[in-house]
Amino acid sequence: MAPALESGTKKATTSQKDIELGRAYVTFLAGNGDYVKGVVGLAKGLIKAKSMYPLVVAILPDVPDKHRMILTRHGCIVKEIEPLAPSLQSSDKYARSYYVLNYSKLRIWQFVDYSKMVYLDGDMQVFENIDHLFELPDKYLYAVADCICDMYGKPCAEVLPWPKELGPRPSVYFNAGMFVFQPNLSIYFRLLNTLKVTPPTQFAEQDFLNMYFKDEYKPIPYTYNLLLAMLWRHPEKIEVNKAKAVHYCSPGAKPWKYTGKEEHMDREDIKMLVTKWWDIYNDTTLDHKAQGSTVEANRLREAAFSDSNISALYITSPSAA
Ligand SMILES: O=c1ccn([C@@H]2O[C@H](COP(=O)(O)OP(=O)(O)O)[C@@H](O)[C@H]2O)c(=O)[nH]1
Ligand SMILES: OC[C@H]1O[C@H](O[C@@H]2[C@@H](O)[C@H](O)[C@@H](O)[C@H](O)[C@@H]2O)[C@H](O)[C@@H](O)[C@H]1O
Ligand SMILES: [Mn+2]
Repeated sequence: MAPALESGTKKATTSQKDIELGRAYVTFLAGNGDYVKGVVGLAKGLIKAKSMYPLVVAILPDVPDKHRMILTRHGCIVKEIEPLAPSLQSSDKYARSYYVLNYSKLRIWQFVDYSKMVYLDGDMQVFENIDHLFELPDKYLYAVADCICDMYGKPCAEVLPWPKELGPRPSVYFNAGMFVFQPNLSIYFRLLNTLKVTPPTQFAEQDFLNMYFKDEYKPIPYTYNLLLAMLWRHPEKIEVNKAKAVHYCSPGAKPWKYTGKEEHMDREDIKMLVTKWWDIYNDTTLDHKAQGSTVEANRLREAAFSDSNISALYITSPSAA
């Protein structure tokens, strides 16, 4: 079961320190291609949503200086990480060839100058303030189920196949495009050691994280990581206007290279979400703004943090089906 809410959720007791040093959003950028547009869009979206925490960008060495400058100018904290890939080989193919890159995301567990971080893929956009995620109790990993039917009973045909070489399937399989976690060096080294003896699988680090954190994982509502595929997989279970964060993860959905030609991409709701992404990306009033001042951050924290935000975060785990 998700942790029961303490009676009368604690009011924000965040100290100045937390606002300034202990918390940050983090994303991942590799290569010299156009994912940098995704990260710039995300940085601007967080500013527009009046988040009071900075965006750290974990970059691989192949990200060019020009892109690093752009990110710094948009107020991002750019941190170079070493690539990371499984030691074992596998005849299995990744679902997408570049998924091998995504194991490098695991390096963010070494960012221990932050007490808590919210990871967001570069192809996500935040449309509402989600700073209250940082108030979730420590010691768990919070993320959204990759297919929401996982949450409410018998999984549907679309649920990702679980690689049996990773042991028993977790009761709920989360999408690794967004998660709330706590950097920690002993966990980081255990992740690296476990990866050395774990074969790569179709959904790369997403499968690996689901295996590793299966006892610490707590589901949070789909509104924190609306996977576009849910629009046609489970339309009866989602409301697109309720999404606080949208994940443009379906083939053809990346706003910066959207053509509308791939399957499902000509849907009106997809066109609306892509337009919303571009509206933020093109909004020059959001350009080059470092994160809000501490005073402003304090004011916003009081405004942003409310019991209703936190109590809405808890959803019951699936019945033991
Ligand atoms: O060439 C690439 C591919 C991926 N990524 C990063 O890795 C994340 C995961 O890849 P993607 O979002 O494409 O996977 P999906 O969520 O679509 O399965 C991206 O959001 C980016 O942050 C990147 O920076 N460059
Ligand atoms: O490397 C594995 C990736 O696996 C996940 O994406 C998938 C997953 O969501 C499937 O369910 C969808 O069908 C698919 O489109 C989508 O790409 C994460 O979003 C990404 O960050 C990354 O971990
Ligand atoms: Mn993604």
